[in-house]
This record gives sequence, C-alpha cells and structure tokens, in this order.
Amino acid sequence: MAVLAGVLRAGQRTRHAPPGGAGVTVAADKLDDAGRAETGRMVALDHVTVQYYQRSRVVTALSDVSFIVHPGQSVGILGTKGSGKTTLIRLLAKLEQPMTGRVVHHNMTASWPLWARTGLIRGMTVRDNIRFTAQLYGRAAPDLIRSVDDFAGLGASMDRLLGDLPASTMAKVMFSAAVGLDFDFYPIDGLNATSDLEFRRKADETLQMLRRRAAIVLATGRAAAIKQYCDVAYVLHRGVLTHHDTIDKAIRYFRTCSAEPGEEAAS
Ligand SMILES: Nc1ncnc2c1ncn2[C@@H]1O[C@H](COP(=O)(O)OP(=O)(O)OP(=O)(O)O)[C@@H](O)[C@H]1O
Repeated sequence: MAVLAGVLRAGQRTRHAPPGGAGVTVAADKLDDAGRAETGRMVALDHVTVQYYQRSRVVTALSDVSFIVHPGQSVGILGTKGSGKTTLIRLLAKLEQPMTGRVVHHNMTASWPLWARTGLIRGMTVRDNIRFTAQLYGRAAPDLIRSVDDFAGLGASMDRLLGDLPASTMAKVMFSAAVGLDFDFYPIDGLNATSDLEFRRKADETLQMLRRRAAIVLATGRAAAIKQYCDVAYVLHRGVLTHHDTIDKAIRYFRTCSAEPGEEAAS
C-alpha cells in the first residue's frame, strides 16, 4: 500500500485486490465464454474490485463483487452509507471500468443511471439535448422528443436552455429519455425524486412498469424502497456484497451492519 500511495493520484483506483476481501460470489463461474452462451442475456459483475486513493490511504469501494442480473429481474442492493452503491451503479451503467474483474453486458442494452443529474449540455435547449441523445442511440429524434415531453410535461421549457431551467429539469429529462429509449436494463442509484409530486407519481408507476418489462438494479439505503420495487436483495457493506434468501433477511442483516460503530444512516 505504501508503494501505491506514492503512485496514485487522489481519486485514482488501484489495480490491487484488497487482502481477504471476499464478497459472496453468485454463479460467477458461469461467466466464461461458454457459460455466457448457456445463460443467455445478462448483466453481471465478475470478481470486481474498485479502490480509490484518498488522502494518503487506499479506500476499497468494492471488494471482489460478483452477481448476475437476468432479463425481468428486479434486484435491490441495500447499502450502508459509503458502502459503494454509486460505484457499483456506475460500473453497471458502463460509466466506469473496474481495474480488477469484469463487467459483462451480454445481449442487453443498458441505460445510464435512471435519476442521473448530469449528462446533458446546459448550453443547449432541452429539445436539442434530446435530439442529440436520440442520435447517439440511433433512434428517431421526433419520437423521443414527443415521449419525453409527454412524460415530463415540459411544454415551453422544451425550447429553453437547460442551464436556465431548475436543476431538477436535468433529472426529469434524463429519467424520461431513459424510459423512452426502452433499454433492457436500468441501473438506479437511489430514488432521487424531484419535489414535483405529479412527476414522482409517474416515476413510481414507471418503475413498477420497468420491473415487468426490463431488468433493474436499485441501490439504496432505504429498506422500504427495496421492498417496494425489488424481488431479490443483496446487502452492500464496506464494499462487500452479500446475498440473502429473502428481502426480510437482507433487511435484518442491513440493520445489523448499520448499527456498527461509526456507521452513518444511508440515504
Ligand atoms: N472518485 C473518488 N475518489 C476517492 N474516493 C472515492 C471516489 N468515489 C468514491 N470514493 C470512496 O469510495 C467509497 C464508496 O463510495 P460510493 O460513492 O460508491 O458509496 P455510496 O454507498 O454510494 O455512498 P453514499 O452512501 O454516500 O451515497 C467511499 O468511501 C467514497 O468516499
């Protein structure tokens, strides 16, 4: 570690797995090429470790994490504060690459994190942002513009610069565009809903709909949200992912972890 400290910049990840950091491995042995062909469509993490260098010490954000999500599955990651939830969701959304292990997207298209509050250009109108996004994903811009406008009810704001609109507009457009693009898989980093109650109601309904037609991974510190939206649950604590037979057992384990000395309440 002392050597690493001299080499890495703040925020940079190490290539080293931490000693003794063994998360529960869920069928990771099926992830070789033959296994992928057998198991078909999936998104998976395969022995993924992510570490950051932070103020002269190495922080392990994820420690040998493996799990698989298949179409139609709704997976909850119940995580304590600072346990690695955002890192895990960013990997699943292909916004980051692990230094150790693999992220596998096999025949499933993946959305950006559903409530993302970055990703659009503030100096462009909302309409042009959506047009640009449609082009990036090879979709018809008018269809996506209509779908976002219907969902988010932006009206005249469509032709205003994004930077001149309330900060929540970015999250609403990112949410609506992700749903409009009809991905196979949606990674979700918490339920950062806006204060717009009508939009929240629609977003809740949409998550229930996505559960039926796509795969989701929801990472949150809110047990109630896992119960509401997920069929299976894992607990993420200090970078280690553990699987539990039932959601209630996961919640019990999560509460034990949350009660450990030094733990803060997760959001
Ligand atoms: N870019 C970075 N540079 C340095 N450390 C980082 C970076 N990103 C995350 N970390 C550290 O990695 C650990 C996991 O962070 P992460 O944001 O993934 O956890 P989280 O569960 O989403 O946190 P929270 O509960 O605060 O939302 C934390 O200790 C965090 O400080």
